[in-house]
Amino acid sequence: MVQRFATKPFKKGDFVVEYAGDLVELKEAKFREETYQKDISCGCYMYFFSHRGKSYCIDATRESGKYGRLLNHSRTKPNCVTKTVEIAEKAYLILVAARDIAVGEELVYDYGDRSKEAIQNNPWLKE
Ligand SMILES: C[S@@+](CC[C@H](N)C(=O)[O-])C[C@H]1O[C@@H](n2cnc3c(N)ncnc32)[C@H](O)[C@@H]1O
Repeated sequence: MVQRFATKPFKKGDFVVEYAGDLVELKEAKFREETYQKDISCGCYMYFFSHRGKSYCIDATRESGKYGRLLNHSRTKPNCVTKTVEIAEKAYLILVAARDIAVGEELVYDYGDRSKEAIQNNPWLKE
């Protein structure tokens, strides 16, 4: 893929890209989130998820050259879906194809944030 568009076709279930960043526990994630909120130029690149009953976050705020952090949100027409995988006892977040994807399609997934406050501040979360 080039940035956030498919440069090759994907079949449903194929691995697309890793949402790469720092794997942090909830407390550290909340601390980082508060820090980033003070600087709007940071953007939002934090993905919260649960794995084996514990809450984690991948913090991809730091520009890394990795593509996963660049994918936009779609609640109504996602073509990718997040999946947690465990390798050597460490959790990784990946995006897999939710359906067959053609070359040139924008790769999008549902960020999953349904909180009223977030939707009020970011109306595109509804789309
Ligand atoms: C993880 S980043 C996605 C990549 C980002 N678009 C970029 O160019 O770096 C998340 C941010 O992208 C923007 N974004 C993601 N999905 C969007 C959408 N469907 N409509 C408008 N902005 C969106 C929002 O600013 C959001 O905070």
